[in-house]
Amino acid sequence: MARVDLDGNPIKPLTICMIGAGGFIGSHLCEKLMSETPHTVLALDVYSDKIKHLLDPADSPLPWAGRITFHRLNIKHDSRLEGLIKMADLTINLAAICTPADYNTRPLDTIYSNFIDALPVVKYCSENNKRLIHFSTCEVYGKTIGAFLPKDSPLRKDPAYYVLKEDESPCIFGSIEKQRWSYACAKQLIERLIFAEGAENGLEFTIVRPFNWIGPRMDFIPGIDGPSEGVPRVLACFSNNLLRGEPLKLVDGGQSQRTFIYIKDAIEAVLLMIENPARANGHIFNVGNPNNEVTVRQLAEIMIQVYSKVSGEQTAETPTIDVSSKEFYGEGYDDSDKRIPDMTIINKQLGWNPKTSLWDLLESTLTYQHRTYAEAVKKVIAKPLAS
Ligand SMILES: NC(=O)c1ccc[n+]([C@@H]2O[C@H](COP(=O)([O-])OP(=O)(O)OC[C@H]3O[C@@H](n4cnc5c(N)ncnc54)[C@H](O)[C@@H]3O)[C@@H](O)[C@H]2O)c1
Ligand SMILES: O=c1ccn([C@@H]2O[C@H](COP(=O)(O)OP(=O)(O)O[C@H]3OC[C@](O)(CO)[C@H]3O)[C@@H](O)[C@H]2O)c(=O)[nH]1
Repeated sequence: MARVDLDGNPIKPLTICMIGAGGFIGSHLCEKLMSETPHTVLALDVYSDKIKHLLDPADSPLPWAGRITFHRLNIKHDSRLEGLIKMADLTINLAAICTPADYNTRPLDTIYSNFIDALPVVKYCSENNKRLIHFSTCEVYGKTIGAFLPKDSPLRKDPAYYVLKEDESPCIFGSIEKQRWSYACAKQLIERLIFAEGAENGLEFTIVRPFNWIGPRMDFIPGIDGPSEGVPRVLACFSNNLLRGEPLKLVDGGQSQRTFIYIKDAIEAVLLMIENPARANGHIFNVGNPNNEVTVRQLAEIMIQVYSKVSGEQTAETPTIDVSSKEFYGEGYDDSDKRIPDMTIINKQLGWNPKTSLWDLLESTLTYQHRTYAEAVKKVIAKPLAS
């Protein structure tokens, strides 16, 4: 049965240059493209661990063999980049430093990674008339307008003061010494550059603003498949604490709110953008799940319950502890208070909506985390401290 797009037109096989394909989102996108579409992927990244199951035909060739090739390269300085973009019909750029612990501690690397290093990708796409899907972040909205109202103002409950809409909401960051915002500001400027390339030079672009996508293979477990002193994003931080039977650390009491979406729901939206260029070009899309809003404290409480169910282990004596952001992240940290995506544009253009509840996505993700890491963590804990 020939695959058709949302307007009933046959979908032609594409060659996709995917930069950052070895990451969390990239690995799920490669899985989807290989298992459900005829498209070819040029997978560019410095690492391939998370996609090696798609690459190495152990003994018998995989059904998609030949449709995905890995190119180990750093886009900061690699002459192969332009040639790979020219070979493809579409470039998807996922490459970034995107873990908040780095934004205030490695601000220069963060700004270079999210703005400077993306410049040649945009240039090569524009000069060669190639379509670009660029991954930005929900963090470009920064804080809500409501965050500046008095704490007890009833207007804080008015959606006009907190719903984040691609073509209306401002970008509100903290002051310069709050270097946490180095990332969001770099992402905002690359968005503005891409938008200007579209306006002035006709670049066909789509910008994606992910709202906390979570699932298997997100980041790393410190001391197991990442540096012991590394600080990943909250899913991996809390998973690490649960695996080790430690209290989950709630930064500044865990009062910030987030909406979390299952990676598999989000990948459906990206595939619609890839295969419906007429509906996606020229648009910025929020991709999130407004029905899954929790405070970080509530996230911790749910993850503790789900992990106990999945692992069969008792909940720790002290399940959570409050820590200051200064202690946990260091100087210059600041935070987004609330992230509710407006869904009007993605509903209208692509007819897409998320499906998976927070409990269900955490159950499948923590099942993966426990199956993948529990044994290794037990060994590390059991090892006598180096004398
Ligand atoms: N996961 C989310 O919830 C989320 C939310 C908002 C924005 N995003 C954005 O989506 C994109 C992908 O995020 P992710 O969660 O998959 O992160 P990730 O860190 O798992 O993936 C990023 C990948 O890019 C690669 N990369 C970075 N710099 C590179 C370079 N110079 N050359 C080659 N490869 C390089 C890394 O090796 C990594 O594999 C990022 O742009 C991020 O800002 C993700
Ligand atoms: O052990 C922990 C770790 C984190 N927190 C708090 O959880 C909130 C979420 O933190 P995190 O997952 O690190 O990331 P953010 O949501 O703040 O930002 C990300 O969202 C999108 C993206 O662009 C890419 O993924 C990135 O910037 C936060 O409030 C932490 O303080 C905690 O309490 N305990």
